[in-house]
This record gives sequence, C-alpha cells and structure tokens, in this order.
Amino acid sequence: MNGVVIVAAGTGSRMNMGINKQFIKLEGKEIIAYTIEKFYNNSNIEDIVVVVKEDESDFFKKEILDKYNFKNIKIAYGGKERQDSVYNGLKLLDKKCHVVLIHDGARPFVSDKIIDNCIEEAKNHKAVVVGVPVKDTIKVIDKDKYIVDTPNRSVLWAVQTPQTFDYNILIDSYKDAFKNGFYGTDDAMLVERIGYKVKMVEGSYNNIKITTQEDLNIGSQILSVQD
Ligand SMILES: Nc1ccn([C@@H]2O[C@H](COP(=O)(O)OP(=O)(O)OP(=O)(O)O)[C@@H](O)[C@H]2O)c(=O)n1
Ligand SMILES: C[C@](O)(CO)[C@H](O)COP(=O)(O)O
Repeated sequence: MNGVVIVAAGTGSRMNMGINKQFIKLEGKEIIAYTIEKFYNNSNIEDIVVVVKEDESDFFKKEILDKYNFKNIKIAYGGKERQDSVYNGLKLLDKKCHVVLIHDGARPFVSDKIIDNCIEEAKNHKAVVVGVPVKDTIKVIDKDKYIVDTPNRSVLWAVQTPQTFDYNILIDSYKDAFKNGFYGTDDAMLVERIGYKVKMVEGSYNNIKITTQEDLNIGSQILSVQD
C-alpha cells in the first residue's frame, strides 16, 4: 500500500501575507486544494494524511475538505519545525503503507508522472527524491558574504518533494534524528545520515515550492500551461 503525508502546517513567514500561504488562492482555488487533488486523484495513492496547524484544522475541514468533497483524508497536527510535522503525519498513516511519499503542501504543481515515477523507483531503491539540475552557478559564502567556494555545478541538483521511502527506513531515520537532536531541511537528510543511499530522480522545473510573493505569479503561469 502507498501513502502520502502532505505537510501544510507552516507559517508562511517568507510569503508575509498574514495567512498560511497554503490557503492563498491561485486562479480561484487554494494552493493546498491543488496539492491534495493531485494525490487524491492518483490511483496509486491509497492513504492520505494532511498535517495542518491545530488552530487551522476547523477552517481546513470546512473550507478545503468539505468544499472540494475530499473524502477519507486524515488530519494530523503540525509541530514546531517541518520535521516535527512530518513525524506527526507518519504516525497517522495506515500501518499497511510500505511506501511513503512526503510532500510539501506548498508544491501544488506535482504531476501524476512524478508521483508514479517516485513509487516505481522506490520499489528498487527504497529511498528516492525528485530534483532538477541547478541552472545557476552556486557559491558558498562566509559570514561577511565573501565567496569561499564554488562547487562543481555538474553534480548539483535542487531537491524537491515528493521524497519517497520504505516506511521502516523512514521511521528509523526519524526516530534516530530525534534521539540525537538532529534537524534537517529535507527528509532525505535524515535517511542519508544513518547510512542509506538515496536515489535522485528527475522532477520538473514546474514543481516549485510557493515560498515568496513572486511565486504566486509564477504559479499562475504554470497553471495556465498545465490546464
Ligand atoms: N512547522 C512546519 C513548517 C513547515 N511545514 C510545511 O512544510 C512545507 C515547506 O515549508 P516552507 O515552504 O518553509 O513553509 P513555511 O514554513 O510555511 O514557510 P516559511 O519558512 O517562509 O515560514 C510547507 O508546505 C509547510 O506548510 C509544516 O508542515 N510544519
Ligand atoms: C523539503 C524541501 O521542499 C526540499 O526542497 C525543502 O527543503 C523545504 O524547506 P523549507 O525551508 O521548509 O521550505
């Protein structure tokens, strides 16, 4: 069985619009509704947990789940960091889920092709992330913003979600990270740190994370070519 945890319990501080960015509408529909729809309509996904802030859960139920008639979606409450939110979601997944996808609620342009590819690749590799080769040259800077290194671009990829794992590997990685007080910026970091190999598969440059206000315009443009 394949399950997904969609995390939507952030604050959207970089969006700075006074509401959780996931509830902002793009062309009349909330960002989180686009995201849920992609997994809800995918025949390979059999269990969905959405992680929301406890004080936004009534709004989420009424304005998203009821309004768009999404059935059988479980709700978990978010934690302080993304990693805490993911863990709370994992605990609610059906125990029969052997393959788990973790996805940002703020990435509404994920496609069926990406979801199906992640599930297929996870059968062989057990730990799979999607990403894209970086287009810009990346610099490492010091605290005074002087460049200290220029990594070889040909080995740099920008990682996205879904990040897809064998359930047992993921849960062990999460438990070990919490036990050692480790916080990462994506799920794969936790799996990498206890020694598993994680496979990169090609995502899409359209699979952006809506993070700042500029992304809303880009998002509307992506929607116009996707529909
Ligand atoms: N405590 C948190 C923090 C983040 N997220 C989710 O993780 C995803 C990626 O995080 P990010 O884009 O950083 O969202 P925010 O934390 O909301 O944004 P910001 O960092 O600008 O405050 C988002 O879908 C966000 O809702 C979450 O569920 N719980
Ligand atoms: C998981 C992620 O989307 C991969 O790019 C990203 O690391 C989340 O980071 P954020 O700071 O929580 O947006």
